[in-house]
Amino acid sequence: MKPVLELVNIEKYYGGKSSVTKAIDDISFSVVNGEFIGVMGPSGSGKTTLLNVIATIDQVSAGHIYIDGQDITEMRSKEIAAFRRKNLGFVFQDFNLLDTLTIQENIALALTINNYEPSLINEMVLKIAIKLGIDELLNKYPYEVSGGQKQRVACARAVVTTPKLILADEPTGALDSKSAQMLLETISDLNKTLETTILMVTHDAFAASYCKRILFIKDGTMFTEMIKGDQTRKQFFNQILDTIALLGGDVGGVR
Ligand SMILES: Nc1ncnc2c1ncn2[C@@H]1O[C@H](COP(=O)(O)OP(=O)(O)OP(=O)(O)O)[C@@H](O)[C@H]1O
Repeated sequence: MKPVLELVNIEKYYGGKSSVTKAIDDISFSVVNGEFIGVMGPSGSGKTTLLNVIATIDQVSAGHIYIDGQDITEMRSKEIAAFRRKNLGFVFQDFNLLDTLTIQENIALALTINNYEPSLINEMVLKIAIKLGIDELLNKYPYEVSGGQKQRVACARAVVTTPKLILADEPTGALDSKSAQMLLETISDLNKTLETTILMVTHDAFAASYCKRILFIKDGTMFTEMIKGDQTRKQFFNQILDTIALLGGDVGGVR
């Protein structure tokens, strides 16, 4: 199967001649369509850097990143903005919803920017809102809904354009455990029913246990890879905890 995302020998350095930090040191991996992949690692291991270079927010120092076969490391900044809008969806810890727009308008934002027909926008937004159980909230504003509901709105906004790849950065970080579980079930369901490809960075073994595969990074390099396979979520969770212990136990956020 053709990979949706392919990283080839990625390196990323920060700083100048006198002090260089190697945040990513030769990482390669592929993600195929419909995967739900987690990235874990201790603080400072390079997770955010990795997500940022895939998200086209930051540039690699060496190596290539292909999204749906296109090399994003070779694109000009103008091309990148359009590419990002068309192919990537984002779910961040702090939701990034606009307070002056209704929930409907927040979900519709990318469609509006891409000049979709208003009637088609309404139809697409309603469809995904029903799927995520937030259709009753469409006329409310972000400050009128709960944290868990906001995060489901953020998910709806990320998937409404049917992006090739969804990037999630600690999506459960700001949620209580019940809302976190609901969100993870939502994300997992989107992955299964819409075959959305998701890459999620998380500190949390519980969140990671919803993934089908997890990459552990340490000091900017690939430490190990774990595949859920036929294990139950609980078994996978225990396996993740064992790997965290092997890594020195400082991945954190363990429930
Ligand atoms: N803008 C920057 N300038 C210089 N060094 C940086 C910069 N951003 C990150 N680093 C360094 O790169 C390394 C990887 O950082 P990164 O933020 O990717 O780690 P992380 O795994 O996301 O950590 P955390 O879990 O604490 O968020 C660290 O040593 C960090 O100090």
